[in-house]
Amino acid sequence: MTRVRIIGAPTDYGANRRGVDMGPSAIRYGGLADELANAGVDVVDAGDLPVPRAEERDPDTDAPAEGDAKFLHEVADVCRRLADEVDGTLAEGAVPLALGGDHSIAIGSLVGAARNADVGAVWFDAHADLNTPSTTPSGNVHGMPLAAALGIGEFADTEWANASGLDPENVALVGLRSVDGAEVELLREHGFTAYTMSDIDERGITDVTEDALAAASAGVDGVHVSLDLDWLDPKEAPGVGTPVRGGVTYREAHSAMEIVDDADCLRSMELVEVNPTLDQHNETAELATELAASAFGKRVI
Ligand SMILES: NC(=[NH2+])NCCC[C@H](N)C(=O)O
Ligand SMILES: [Mn+2]
Ligand SMILES: [Mn+2]
Repeated sequence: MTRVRIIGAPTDYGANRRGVDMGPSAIRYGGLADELANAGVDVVDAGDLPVPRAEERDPDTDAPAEGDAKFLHEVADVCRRLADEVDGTLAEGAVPLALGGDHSIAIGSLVGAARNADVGAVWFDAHADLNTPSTTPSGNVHGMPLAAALGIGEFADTEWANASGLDPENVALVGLRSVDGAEVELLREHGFTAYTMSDIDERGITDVTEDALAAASAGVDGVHVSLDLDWLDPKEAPGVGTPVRGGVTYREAHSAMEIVDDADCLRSMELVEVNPTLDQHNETAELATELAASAFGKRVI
C-alpha cells in the first residue's frame, strides 16, 4: 500500500498576493486526507511547518543572490526545513506530498527529493518559473524556483546550486503559456523538455504527459511532480494569484494525473499556489485534492 505523508508549507514569501499562505488549510478542508484514503492510500498528516508572517519580516533583496528577489532569506529558511521533511519522509518509505504556499517551496521539495537519489521533475504550470534575481519582472521568488534548484544565473552562488543534482534534460514543463523573454532563452539553451498549450492542442494531453514523464524519468530513480494550480484554466481554478487564460481543462488535468500514476515513477509531489482569498467556495482547493487522488491511483472502477 502506498504511504503518503502530507507536509504543509504555509508560505506567501514568494508571491506578492497575501492569502496563498492559507493554501494548506483550504486543501485539507477540501478533503485531501479522505480523497487519498478513498484512492487506497495510507495517509499521515505531518501538519504545517512553522512560517513567520511576512509582515514581521523585511523583504530585503540583498545576499545570498544579487538582484531583486523579495524575501529570499525567508524562502531559503522554509525550503531548508521542507527539504529535511521531504528527505525524512522518503527515508521512512512514504511519498511526501507538500502543500503550498506559493511555488517557491518547490526549491525545498526538489532539494529534499534529490538528497539521496537522482531525480527528474515534471512541472505542470502556466509559467516556466525560470527567472533569476536579475531577470525577474516581479521580484517574486515563486517565478524562480526551477532556476534556483538548477543553480542557474545568480543562483549558481547559492547553497542550491549543486543540491538538487537536477539535469535540465530530466525536467519537463507542461502547459506553458506565460513565459518571460529570459525564460524563453533558458528553455532553448539548456535542453529542457517543454510543452506549451499549443503542443497540448495539437497532440493531446495524453501523449504530451506520457512524453514528459518519459523524459523526466529517463536514467533517474524517480520523479518529483510539481502541480501549480494555475496550470488549469482560471474557469476551473480561479483561486490562484497569477491566473492565465487558456489553460488545461478539468478532464485534461485528471487525465494527466492518471498518467502520472500509470507511469509508476512518482517519488514526491506538491500542490502549490492555491489562494483561498481569490477562490470561489474553495473549489480550487477541492480540485487540488481530487487531482492528487488521481495521481495516487484513484479510479472510478
Ligand atoms: N509560480 C507562479 N505562479 N509563478 C508566476 C511567475 C510569474 C512571472 N513569470 C514572474 O516571474 O513574476
Ligand atoms: Mn504558475
Ligand atoms: Mn509556478
